[in-house]
Amino acid sequence: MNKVVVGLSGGVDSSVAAAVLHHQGYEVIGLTLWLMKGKGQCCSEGMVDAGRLCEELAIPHHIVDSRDVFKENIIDYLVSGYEAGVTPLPCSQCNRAVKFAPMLAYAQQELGTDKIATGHYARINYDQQSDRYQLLKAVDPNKDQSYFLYDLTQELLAGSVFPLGNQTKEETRRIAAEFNLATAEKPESQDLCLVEAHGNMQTFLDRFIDQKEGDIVDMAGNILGQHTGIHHYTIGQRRGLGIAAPEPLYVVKLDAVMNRVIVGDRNAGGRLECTVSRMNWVSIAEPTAPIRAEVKIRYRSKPVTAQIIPLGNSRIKIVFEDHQFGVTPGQAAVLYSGDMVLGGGIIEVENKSE
Ligand SMILES: Nc1ncnc2c1ncn2[C@@H]1O[C@H](COP(=O)(O)OP(=O)(O)OP(=O)(O)O)[C@@H](O)[C@H]1O
Repeated sequence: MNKVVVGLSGGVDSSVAAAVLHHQGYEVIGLTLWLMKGKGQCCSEGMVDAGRLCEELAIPHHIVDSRDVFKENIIDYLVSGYEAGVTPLPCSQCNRAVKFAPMLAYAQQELGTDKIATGHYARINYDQQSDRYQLLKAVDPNKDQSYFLYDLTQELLAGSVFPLGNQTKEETRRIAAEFNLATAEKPESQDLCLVEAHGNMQTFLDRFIDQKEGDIVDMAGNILGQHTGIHHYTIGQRRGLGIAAPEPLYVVKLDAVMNRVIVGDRNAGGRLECTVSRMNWVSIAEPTAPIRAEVKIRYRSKPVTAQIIPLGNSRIKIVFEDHQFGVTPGQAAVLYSGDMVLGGGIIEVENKSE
């Protein structure tokens, strides 16, 4: 019988992924990574719900204490990023370094299989012509999570299965009810797991970063107000600046060196280009000449057409067709061609010389 290790967070998606594979006749083993303290999934609550599911399905359940890996790869990464004035995206990094790579290694070394499955909404296709695994969007556009998976390697794609990639969330809930799973009615997670576990990002970061107040200035350097610490702000933010101005003001830049938040009107934040580093070409070989692609600069942003210029050293320059707002250093820029994720990387802090 084919053996598969299913990553269980205690949520409805991974529960259904496990139940469906079990129903199809796979030998399913549940694996929960214990990631942090706090309430919610990836914490004790999630472990208990995942354990209950394994009891319902009568399958083994393994728990691996991954709190140190999570701290090194995610918490430290977030804290140092926010301190430096960028807004890091932890999820893609978490998927590669904390979840998929360690889960596949555990499956291979401890459980004698080289297949893992998760409840992610995305698809994987093996393309014979290029001899590569391709990462594709899920069929449900509202749930598609391919944006967070761009950093997976060929080896990780080869070892992974996404049983939910071809169905909608509604279908997942229907299947959960059909299988009578205790997690069927569990509410959708609304936010980053860290934020769900700790209330909000500010209170979470305040535990690690000293509050260093400073000036909020306009583009000409005039002081307009005071900020409570640059890690409380993100590019494109309009609310919560505490400045009365005739025009709405947006955060345009975070200057960690001068400890300043720079604000401007909507147009001041527009960018025609940006550079991206740590590129991972997930589905295709690294291009040697410029290509066109659709680019998402945030999970919920609409893809926009752009020219992609390879710069070498896992860096690219993205030249947008129109001004983009909310281009945020630290967030991921993910490149698509239709349904296929070509690759992605981290938006760099703006450098005027490029
Ligand atoms: N702590 C964990 N241990 C093992 N696998 C996990 C863990 N957290 C998440 N996963 C896997 O990654 C998938 C996507 O996780 P994500 O945090 O995006 O949750 P989700 O989309 O709300 O899914 P779910 O409803 O299963 O929680 C999960 O479906 C699960 O397979």
